[in-house]
Amino acid sequence: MIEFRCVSKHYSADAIALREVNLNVARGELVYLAGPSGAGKSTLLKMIAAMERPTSGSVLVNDQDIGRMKNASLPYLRRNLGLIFQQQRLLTDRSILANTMLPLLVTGASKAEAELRARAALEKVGLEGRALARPLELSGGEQQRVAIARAIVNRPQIILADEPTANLDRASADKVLDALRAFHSVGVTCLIATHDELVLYDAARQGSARVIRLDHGAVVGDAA
Ligand SMILES: Nc1ncnc2c1ncn2[C@@H]1O[C@H](COP(=O)(O)OP(=O)(O)OP(=O)(O)O)[C@@H](O)[C@H]1O
Repeated sequence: MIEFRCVSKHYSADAIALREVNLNVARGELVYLAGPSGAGKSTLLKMIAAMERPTSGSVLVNDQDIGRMKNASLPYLRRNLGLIFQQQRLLTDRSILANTMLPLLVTGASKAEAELRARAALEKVGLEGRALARPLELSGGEQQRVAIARAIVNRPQIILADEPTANLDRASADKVLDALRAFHSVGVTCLIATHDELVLYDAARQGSARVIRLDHGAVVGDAA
């Protein structure tokens, strides 16, 4: 479903984020991307969403070479993706229901349908009771679960999450990860970049996920 063929990304001569990465992720896999700060985790995720393009090599999503896709085609690609990135902040002057409805309204759903589906998405992340709250009335972990609801409301095939548990306490982090794992359990392909060694330790112990380790832009470990 996702394939990297000898992908390198050079932001500049001395900012090399990925070095000849080869990777295959099958439909329905749960993959954690691990590695120190600057290892290239965010860059790898951004390439799957064509937010960055490879300097060399190819990135294929559903057999389409997205590095060479025209900008006009990107919205169609992204419709299949649920993105949970730090940059995509919630709108603080709107309710969490409105925030969750937004991706549906911009893709042409009626208001009634958007509300129905947004409420269902909020229920899946355990926030149905907070639909009318504003983001800043929620804890960091709850806000992150709103971000997940907003990312999945379009029923994406693939979820890309960049450090979804950053700055959360253990209990909140576990709830966020449980929400993500619930989507994996219904067949959604999930890639999660994380520094959280406890998450990686748990994944390894339960044998429930694949952990790909990056260092200085290269894959240095890949274990199911
Ligand atoms: N837009 C950019 N312009 C220039 N260099 C960049 C850019 N984005 C990332 N880099 C560099 O590319 C390398 C990989 O960065 P990336 O953010 O992908 O790593 P990361 O593993 O996600 O790190 P972190 O865990 O700190 O988020 C780093 O050396 C970084 O400084």
